Amino acid sequence: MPVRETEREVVLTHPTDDTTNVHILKYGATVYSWKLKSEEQLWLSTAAKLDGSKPVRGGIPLVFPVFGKNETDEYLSKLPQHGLARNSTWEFLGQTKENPPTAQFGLKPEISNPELIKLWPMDFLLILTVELGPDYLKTAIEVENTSCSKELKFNWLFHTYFRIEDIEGTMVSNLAGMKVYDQLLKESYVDKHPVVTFNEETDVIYQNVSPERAIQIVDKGVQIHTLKRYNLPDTVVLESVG
Ligand SMILES: O=P(O)(O)OC[C@H]1O[C@@H](O)[C@H](O)[C@@H](O)[C@@H]1O
Repeated sequence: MPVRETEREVVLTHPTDDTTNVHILKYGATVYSWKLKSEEQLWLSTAAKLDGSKPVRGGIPLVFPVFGKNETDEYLSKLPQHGLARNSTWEFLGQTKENPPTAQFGLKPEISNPELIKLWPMDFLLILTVELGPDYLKTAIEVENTSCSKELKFNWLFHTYFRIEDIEGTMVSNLAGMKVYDQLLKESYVDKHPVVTFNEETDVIYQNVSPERAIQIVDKGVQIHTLKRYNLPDTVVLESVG
């Protein structure tokens, strides 16, 4: 069965290989596990909670309508870090394709976290699509402003945490020469390094990375992921442990 729904989650399994699957928690529509031939690809903190008591630490948290904390906008500034999508229970809209198995989830104000939507009273519709390929995972978001009169200001981010056993031998390539904002140093510079390595705590945003640049994650000389993006110009590189 390629798509299985339980009260808590939706599981997509690839029809040609049942060791390739993805688990999506309805809370936050958070992809918290993606296995390729039984190998887990995503990091999940040992302290992660999957019971809806707090946003999942790990997997692919969905960041909307604000990335980090907003200090200036009248409404966005009232929301907690990374907004309200990851703290709301999404509706499972169903399976849209058999192969590759594809499922959709929706979020609108009526079902959003009641405490948080009070702080950001906007009209919107989010449709998340998750497609499980035999050797890839594709996630896509549609954001619709359902108000006839109000502007909708928002950030969107797939805050993906990849699983890496030993970060010391890991590099991220194809970001050389890009403008970067360092969230820890609170400063901008052009990254002159040929590759990104992880010798110290890292939390940076590469700005306006063209969609033609496929970003690669190389682990001990082996290319383990190629990231392709469409209409998502900024790329966050951060290291997380624990
Ligand atoms: O701890 P949170 O709210 O899940 O956020 C995870 C990380 O998100 C990043 O985008 C922030 O720059 C980090 O500072 C933060 O640690």
